Amino acid sequence: MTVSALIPAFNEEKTVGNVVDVLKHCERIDEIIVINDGSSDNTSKIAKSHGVHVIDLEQNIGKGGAICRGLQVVNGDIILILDADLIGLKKNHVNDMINPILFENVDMTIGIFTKGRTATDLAQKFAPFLSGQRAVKKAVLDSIDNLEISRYGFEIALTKYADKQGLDVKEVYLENLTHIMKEEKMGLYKGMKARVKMYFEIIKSFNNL
Ligand SMILES: O=c1ccn([C@@H]2O[C@H](COP(=O)(O)OP(=O)(O)O)[C@@H](O)[C@H]2O)c(=O)[nH]1
Ligand SMILES: O=C(O)[C@@H](COP(=O)(O)O)O[C@H]1O[C@H](CO)[C@@H](O)[C@H](O)[C@H]1O
Repeated sequence: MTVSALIPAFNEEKTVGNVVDVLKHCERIDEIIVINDGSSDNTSKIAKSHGVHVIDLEQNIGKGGAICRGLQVVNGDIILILDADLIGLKKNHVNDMINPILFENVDMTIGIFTKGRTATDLAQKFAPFLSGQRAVKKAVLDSIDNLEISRYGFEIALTKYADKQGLDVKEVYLENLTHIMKEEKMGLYKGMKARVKMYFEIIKSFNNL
């Protein structure tokens, strides 16, 4: 089975290069695609300078839509989805996420931050189903409707589908890994506004299933 990594990225110029570099050194990753979701910063330029395939979307369509654009061109049987704003990503995190699918026939893994930063660890301890770090069989993604309009509801759609279908899902702990929170990226006011919007998208996705 081959593995493709998809990295949706909206204004992530500070971190996308490092995420891509770690993936480039992972033997089991066959393909890396960054989907630049209408960024206004140098996300695309930086990802390209790190030598990976970049899909440039002219307009921002949201995380779920960006991932679906990547899925249209992807070659792998297993899709690893990682956020572009991860801090502390290591090869072992990547292997820990994909090995259960490669060797234990698990359908999906969910990566949970632990022993990283208290704020981001806690968020994932209480809501692991929101985590954006996933490895999943491509066939599973192909079976879910409306992912392209899910925006931040992508993970909920995936988790609910897996639940309904009784798929084999494994949570994997990712030590010393964290991400940049919205309030840190955008400032307190804009970050909180973006967070509220995200929660609405999550609730919408939850209700649609
Ligand atoms: O419209 C969007 C919003 C987010 N993202 C990407 O989706 C991932 C998760 O988003 P974010 O970091 O905002 O989520 P948070 O972890 O803050 O909830 C990141 O790689 C973003 O760049 C995207 O591609 N399009
Ligand atoms: O963990 C969470 O509560 C949210 C918000 O994270 P932050 O408060 O910005 O660290 O982040 C996740 O949720 C989104 C929706 O499921 C995902 O798209 C993100 O990738 C994920 O980090």
